[in-house]
Amino acid sequence: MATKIGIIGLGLMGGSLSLALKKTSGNYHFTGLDHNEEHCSQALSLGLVDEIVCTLEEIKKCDVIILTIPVDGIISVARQLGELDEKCTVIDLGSTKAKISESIPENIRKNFVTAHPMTGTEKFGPTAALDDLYEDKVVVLCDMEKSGAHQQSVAKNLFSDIGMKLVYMGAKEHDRHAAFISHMPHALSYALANSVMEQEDPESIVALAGGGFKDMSRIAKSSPKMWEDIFRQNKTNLIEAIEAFETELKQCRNMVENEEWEILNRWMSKANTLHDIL
Ligand SMILES: NC(=O)C1=CN([C@@H]2O[C@H](COP(=O)(O)OP(=O)(O)OC[C@H]3O[C@@H](n4cnc5c(N)ncnc54)[C@H](O)[C@@H]3O)[C@@H](O)[C@H]2O)C=CC1
Ligand SMILES: O=C(O)C(=O)Cc1ccc(O)cc1
Repeated sequence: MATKIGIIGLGLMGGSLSLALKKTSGNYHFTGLDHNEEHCSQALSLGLVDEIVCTLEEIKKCDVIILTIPVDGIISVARQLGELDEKCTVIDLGSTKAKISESIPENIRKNFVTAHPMTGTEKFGPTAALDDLYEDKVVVLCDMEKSGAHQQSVAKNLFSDIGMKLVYMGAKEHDRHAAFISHMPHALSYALANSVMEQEDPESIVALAGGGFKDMSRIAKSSPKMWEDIFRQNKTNLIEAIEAFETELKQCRNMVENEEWEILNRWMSKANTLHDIL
C-alpha cells in the first residue's frame, strides 16, 4: 500500500521533496494543501501532488505530513492540528527551530520532528521545485528526544532515502548557528542590494556587475514573506550576528580611512582561512 504523504505548502521546499521522494523506490501518494489557488493548480500540473485538499482534517489522514510554509505559519498550523493518530508523523522544514519546537502543543509533540534542510535557493513557488535539491545535503534534526520513536525512525528513513546527511542538534544551538551561516548573510545581501538601489543611477552601477556582486546579491531575491518570519523568530541571534559583522566592517573602514594597509592585509589573510574549514 502507498504511504500517504501530505504536503502543506506547495512551493520550492515542498515541491522539491515530492520530486525527490518520487525518484526513490518508495510507493507514495501525495496530497497537497496550499492557500494559494494558483500554486495548487501548478502543483497538480507539474505532477508534484496527486490531489489537492482544502482542510487540515483531510490532510490529517496522511501517514506523514510535511510542513513547508513560512515559519510563523508552521506554528499556527501546529496549534490548529488538534488530535493526531499516534502513528502520524509531522515534519516541519522551517529555517528556524527553537520557537517552533517549543510551540508545538504537548499532546502532539511526539508526532512532530523539527528539521532544517541546509539547502535551498532564492526562488519560490511550485515552479521553483528541483528534484535534486536535497541530494548530498545536510539536514539538521533538532530536539529529537522530544519526538516519538516511530516518528524519529520515519523521519530518519525519509531523509536518508532522498540522499541527505543527518546531523543532530538542540533547537537553540541550531538557531545560534543558523543566524551566522544563513540568516545574517541574507540580511547582508538585502543590505548590499539596497545600498546600490539607493544610489542616483543604480542601473549604470549594475551594468558593471561581475561574479562577486552577483554571488553576494543573489539571495537578495529571496521571498520577503519567508524572511520576515525568519528574522522575527530568530531576532536575538540575528542581532548578535549582525553586530559581529558590523564590528568587522567598521574595522575594515577604519583601516582604510587610516591607511593601515599592512594591518588590512593581515585582516584579509585571516578571512582567507575560512575556506580551509568550509
Ligand atoms: N527557500 C529555501 O531555500 C529554504 C526554505 N526553508 C523553509 O521552508 C519553508 C518553505 O519555504 P519555501 O518552500 O522556500 O517557500 P515557498 O514560498 O516557495 O512556498 C511556500 C508555499 O506555502 C504556501 N503557504 C504559505 N502559508 C501557508 C499557509 N498558512 N497554509 C497553506 N499554504 C501556505 C504558499 O502559498 C507557497 O506555495 C519555510 O519555512 C522556509 O523557512 C528551509 C530551507 C531552505
Ligand atoms: O539560496 C541559498 O544560497 C540559501 O542559502 C537558501 C537557503 C535559505 C533558507 C534556508 O533555511 C536554507 C537555505
